Amino acid sequence: MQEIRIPRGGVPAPLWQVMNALCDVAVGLSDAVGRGPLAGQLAANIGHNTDGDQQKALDVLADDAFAHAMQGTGVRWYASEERETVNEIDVNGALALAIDPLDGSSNINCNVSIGTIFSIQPALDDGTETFLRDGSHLLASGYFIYGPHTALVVTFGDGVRQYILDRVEGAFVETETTMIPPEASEFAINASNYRHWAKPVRAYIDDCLAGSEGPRGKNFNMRWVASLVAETHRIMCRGGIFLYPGDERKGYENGRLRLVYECAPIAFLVEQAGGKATTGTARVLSQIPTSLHARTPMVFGTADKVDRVSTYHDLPETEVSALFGNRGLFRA
Ligand SMILES: O=P(O)(O)OC[C@H]1O[C@](O)(COP(=O)(O)O)[C@@H](O)[C@@H]1O
Ligand SMILES: [Mg+2]
Ligand SMILES: [Mg+2]
Repeated sequence: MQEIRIPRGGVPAPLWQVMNALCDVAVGLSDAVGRGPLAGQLAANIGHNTDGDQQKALDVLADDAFAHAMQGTGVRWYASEERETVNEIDVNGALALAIDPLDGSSNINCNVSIGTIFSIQPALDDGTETFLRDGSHLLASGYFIYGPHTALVVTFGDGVRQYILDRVEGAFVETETTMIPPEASEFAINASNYRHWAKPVRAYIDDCLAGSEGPRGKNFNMRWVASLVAETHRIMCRGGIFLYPGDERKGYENGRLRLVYECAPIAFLVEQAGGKATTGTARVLSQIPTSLHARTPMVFGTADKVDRVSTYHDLPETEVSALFGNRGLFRA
């Protein structure tokens, strides 16, 4: 019998068991992450997943724990970053779980926040087909962040709820509702890829970097944690924008992030928090994955900032090629 890790109130009844099981595993992961090297070789490289990413011991441990915990929760299909194909957990289950069991694994060994991203939707008879649908089918999505405190941020389609893990009680306690602040001046992008980006992305970032002397007429700050969960949590708390665009590197035509178990869950959450999430030009939740591990460019955060990125994609070639000093259309 599993312990009660999350209050039933506020969680839709058909989802409570799966949410409780997710929280149960998250409590264990939070413990292990908190103990760091004392918990064993969590950051040890143990191979590669089917997407070619380096797998750490904690990636696999988390994946096994979540898959196991789904038994008896109403979940039929389990799709994970760490598994090539969809697994059937319970033929009678009505739900499907997509999960990035451990996000930000490159940060495990340096004590930087990492997390788990998930979404829940109704199960179809075919496992793969279930996940190859647009985001309108999602019943819930969210993330756990294993940071200085462990938090769960989740939507059931009616706004966003936040819970903090009380380590003494071993249970998640609901705190204030989170909405993305409308005003912010931080952007997050892996700037080491600047030379590979398309012109509209370069132009957008050039104008942020130009600060008060550029067309934006104000200064910005930059962040890059290399943990999608940590970037999302910061944006939930204090706004801003995150970009992982496609670029010219081989294999990065659609960026780095995976649509099914990273981008769609975050997009659902961000929209429910009053923000926006696009591919740069189109809504992420309208994208239909072409395969389980398909990638998509991703831009999300404060709504008007995300809208601004898409206007850069509409600018004529002469404007995006121009130095910021000449980019007349955006001068205030
Ligand atoms: O290597 P980069 O370009 O910094 O990419 C970092 C991105 O990759 C990810 O780590 C991918 O997630 P995984 O750790 O689950 O593979 C994101 O969390 C993060 O936003
Ligand atoms: Mg990830
Ligand atoms: Mg991962």
